[in-house]
Amino acid sequence: MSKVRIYDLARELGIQAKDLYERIRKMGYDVKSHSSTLSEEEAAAVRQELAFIKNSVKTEEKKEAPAPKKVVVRRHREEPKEETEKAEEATETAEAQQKKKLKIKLVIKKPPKKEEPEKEVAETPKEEPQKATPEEFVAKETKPEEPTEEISAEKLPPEEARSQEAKKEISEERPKVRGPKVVARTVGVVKREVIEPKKAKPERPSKPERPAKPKKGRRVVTEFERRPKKEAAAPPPEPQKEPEKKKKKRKKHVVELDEFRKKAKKKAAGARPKSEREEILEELELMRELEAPTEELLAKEEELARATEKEKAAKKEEKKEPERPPTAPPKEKKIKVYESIQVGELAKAMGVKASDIIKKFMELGTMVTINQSIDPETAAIVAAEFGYEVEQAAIEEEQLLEYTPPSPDELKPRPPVVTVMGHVDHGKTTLLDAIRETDVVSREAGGITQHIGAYKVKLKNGQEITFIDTPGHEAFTHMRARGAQVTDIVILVVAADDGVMDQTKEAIDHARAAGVPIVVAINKIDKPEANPERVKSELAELGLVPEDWGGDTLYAEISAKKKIGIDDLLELVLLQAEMLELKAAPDRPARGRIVESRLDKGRGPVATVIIQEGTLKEGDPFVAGITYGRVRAMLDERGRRLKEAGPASPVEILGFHEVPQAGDDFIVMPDEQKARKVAEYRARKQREAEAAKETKMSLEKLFEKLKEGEIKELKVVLKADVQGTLEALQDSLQKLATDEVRVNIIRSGIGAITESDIMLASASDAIVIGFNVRPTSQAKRLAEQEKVEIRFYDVIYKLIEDVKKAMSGLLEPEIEERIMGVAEVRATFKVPKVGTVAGCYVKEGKLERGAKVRLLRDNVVIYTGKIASLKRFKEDVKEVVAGYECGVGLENFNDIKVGDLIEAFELVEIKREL
Ligand SMILES: Nc1nc2c(ncn2[C@@H]2O[C@H](COP(=O)(O)OP(=O)(O)OP(=O)(O)O)[C@@H](O)[C@H]2O)c(=O)[nH]1
Repeated sequence: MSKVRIYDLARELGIQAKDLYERIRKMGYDVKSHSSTLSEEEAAAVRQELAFIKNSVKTEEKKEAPAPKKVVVRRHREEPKEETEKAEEATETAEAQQKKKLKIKLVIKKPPKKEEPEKEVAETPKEEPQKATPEEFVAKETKPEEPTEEISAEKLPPEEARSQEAKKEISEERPKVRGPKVVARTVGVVKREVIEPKKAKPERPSKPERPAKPKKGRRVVTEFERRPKKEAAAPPPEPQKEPEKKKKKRKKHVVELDEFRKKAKKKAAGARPKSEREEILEELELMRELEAPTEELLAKEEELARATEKEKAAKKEEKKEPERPPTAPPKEKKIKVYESIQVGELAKAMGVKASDIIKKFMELGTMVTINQSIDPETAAIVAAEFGYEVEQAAIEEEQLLEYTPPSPDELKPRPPVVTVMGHVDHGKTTLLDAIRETDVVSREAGGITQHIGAYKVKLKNGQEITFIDTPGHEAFTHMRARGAQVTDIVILVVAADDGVMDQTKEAIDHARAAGVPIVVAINKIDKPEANPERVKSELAELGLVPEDWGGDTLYAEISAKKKIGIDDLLELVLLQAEMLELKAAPDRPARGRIVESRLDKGRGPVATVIIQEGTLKEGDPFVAGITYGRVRAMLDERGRRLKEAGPASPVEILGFHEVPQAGDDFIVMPDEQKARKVAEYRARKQREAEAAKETKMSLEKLFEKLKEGEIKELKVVLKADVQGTLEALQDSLQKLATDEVRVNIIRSGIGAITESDIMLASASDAIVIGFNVRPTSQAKRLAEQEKVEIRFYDVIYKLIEDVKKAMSGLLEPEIEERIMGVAEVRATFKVPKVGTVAGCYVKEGKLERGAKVRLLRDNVVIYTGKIASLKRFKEDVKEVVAGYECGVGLENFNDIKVGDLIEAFELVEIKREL
C-alpha cells in the first residue's frame, strides 16, 4: 500500500503541513512530524475529516453570529413575525461577513434570496441550520438514495438537529455516498418540515451547504412527507457503522475549529482579492474533493470556463490601452510646424539623425537636403514614420513682428529722404552728381565711389540729406505700388528752357498721390533761353504756386551743370524737412526699406536699404519681403564697411537668402528662425493672392472695397485721344461729385496708356479709363501684372453712365420697407407643441412663409417677427394670396387674437441716384 506524506497531503489540501500534522495527531494517528507518512486509507480519512472540518468551520462561523440560533428557535416557536424578520436580517449580515472572511465555499448552488415557504421545502438548496453545529444535526433518515432535495436548513428543528446520534450518522455516511452529511441533514429538514405547521414562516435560506443532490430528491421528499415523524426520526443504519473511535476523534477535532478558523481568517486577510475565476476554481476543487455529482461538477466546470474567458477578454482590453498611440500619440510626440520646417530642424525636433530623415525621404521617392524646407504636410508624412505627429501651427505675421510704435521720448530728428524727379533730359542725373559733389565727406574721403541706389550727403552746416539715386519715377512708383513710402520730399527738376512736360506732370501726380511735398528746381538757368518765370507760371497752373506768388511751393533756380544754386536748393529742402518735423527712434532694432537690389555674382544677393527707424548692426537677423537673412556685411556709398547705421542712412547689405524687391520692408528680428517664419508666411500669402488674381481696383468692386475703408473717392487715371474730349470728360466726371463721393482724376493726359499710367494707378489704387486710346503693349503687360483695371470707351455717355453706377455703389444703399400683404385674424387655434395658430383671411397682397411680419392690434404694433408656418388645409404652402384663408403661425409668438392684423413686409435696398 502506498504511503502519503503529511506535507504532501497538506499541499494537496491547501493547508499548512504543521497544522495538518497537528490535526492528524489529534485524530489519534501515530505521526511524528509533518514528514511522517500515512497509509492511503488514513489519508482518505484525513481528507474526509478536513472536508468535514471545513464544513464545520462554516457552521462554526455562522454560530458566531448571535442571531441565527435564536431566530431558528424563535421562529419554530412561532415568534412574532416582526422579530423573525429582524433576526433574518441579522443572519444575512452575519453570513455576508463570514463569506467575506473565510472565502470557503462549501456548497455550489446559491440559495434564492426570497423565501417561499411551500417551495423551499422541496426546491431551495440545502441550507445548514444557522445555529447548528455538526453535533446538532439531526438525521432521521439514513438511506443514501433517500431525499437529498435541496431544502432550507433553517427548517431544521433545533431540538432534533442537536442530536448527537444524527451527527454520528452523518459521519458514517460521508465516505459511502455523495454528500452523506447533507443527505442526513436533509432528511431531518424534510421531516421537520412535514411536522411543522405550514403557516410557520420559513427562514431565509442561507448559503447552501453542499452540492449533493440525489436524483430522486423530490420524489423522496414527498415520500418522506407521508411518513410519520417517528419513522423519519429513526436512526439510519449506516452511520452506526462508523467506529466509535473515529467518532470520538471527530468530536475532539471539532473542538479545534476555533484555531483553524483563526488561521483561515489570517490567510484570507493576507491574500489578494480572488478573481471570480479563482473563486469558481476553488469551489470546483472543493466539489471534486467532496465528490460532488458529475452533473454539478460539469456545470461548475462550464462556469469556470466562462469565467476564464471573461478574464482573458478583460486582460486583452487592458493590453489594448497602451496600443492607442497610433491614433492618439503622447503629447510629447508632437512637433509644431509653421509655414515649413527644414529637414535638419525636423530631425532635431524628433531627436533623430538628419541622415535618417533624408533616407526616409528617399524611400518615399524624394531627394532632400538637410537645409531644405519642407511643407507641414510632407513633414507630417515623414514624422509619422518616426512616430511623431505634426501640428500645423498658424502664425500671424503681427505676432512675430511684435511692433510697438516708439514713444515720443524715443524720437529724435532725422535727415530727410529725397527723391529727384522730372522730365527726360531736364538734368536729374546732373543735379544728383552736383549734389554729391557738395558732400563735405566725399571731398575729404575721395568722393562717392560706387552706386548703391542712394546716398547721404553732409552739408557744410553739418546737416544731412539722403538722396534716392535711382530713376525717380520708377523707384518712386514701384515702391508706392508696394505700399512703401520712403521719400519725404520730391525735388521736381524742370528745365528752364523747356518748361513743363508730360513727365513733369506725371511726377507731380505721383508726388501728390503719395502726399509728398514738392520742392521745384528750375534747372539750366545758365542757358540763355532759360525762362524761369514761364516755368513758374506753368507749374502754378498745375497747383504748384511759388511762395513769392502767394503759394506754398518752394522754388530754387539752379544750374546743375554749372553748380549754381545747389546749396540754396538744399537749404530749401532742409527747410521743407523742418516743416515736416521728421523724427525717428534710433535706439531700437532697425526697420527700413529696400530701395534697390541685385544679384551680385561674387557676393550674392545685395540690396540697398534705407533705415527708417532704429539702428542696424552687423549680424542682425532680418526679414525683407518674402526673404530673410542676417547682415553679413554693411557698406556705405563709399564702399566703407559699417558696424552700424542709424535712421535715414542708406546702406548696402549682404546676407540675404534671396534678392528682395525694391519697396520691400526690412525688419530686424530677434532670431533668424523667426525671420524665416515671417518670410515663409508672407510668401504663402503672396502665392494665395496671386492665385486669387484679383484686380487692385475695378468699377465693379469699388463699392465693396471702399465701403470697407470708408473711402468715398474714386481715383481715375484718364487718357483720351484728343484734348477737347479729355476736357469734356474731365468736366463730366467732376460734375458727378456729390457730398458723399467724388471722382479724383489723379492724372489726365492725351495719348496711349503708358506704363507710367499703370504704375500710378497701381500705386494709387485707381482705375485707368481710356477714351479712344489703347495701352502700349508694355503697359498692357504691366496692367496684367499689377492687376490694374483698364476700361475702354468710345462713347462719352456710356463712360459717364458707368462711372455713375460705380459711384452709386459707393453710396450707402437706402433701405425701404414695402408692404407685401395684410391678413386678418378670424380665429385662433391652440396646437400642441406648435402654439397658437391664427386662422386668417388675406385681405391684400400676399403672405409668404418666412416673411417678416408685424402683428397690429388697433393699429398698434404688438409683435414684429417672422411667419413661422403657413398652411392651407393642413398643407404647408409657400404663399397665400389675397382672397384666400390660411393658418399662420408666428415665430416665438402666441398671443394672437381674433381681429388682429398680420402685415407682411419686406426690406428693399434702393440704390441712390446721384
Ligand atoms: N546747360 C546746362 N545743361 C545741363 C544742365 N543740367 C543738365 N544739363 C544737360 O542736360 C542733359 C541731360 O542731363 P541729365 O542729367 O542726363 O538729365 P536727366 O534728367 O538725368 O536725363 P534722363 O536720365 O534721360 O532722364 C545733359 O547733356 C546735361 O549735361 C544745366 O544746368 N545747364
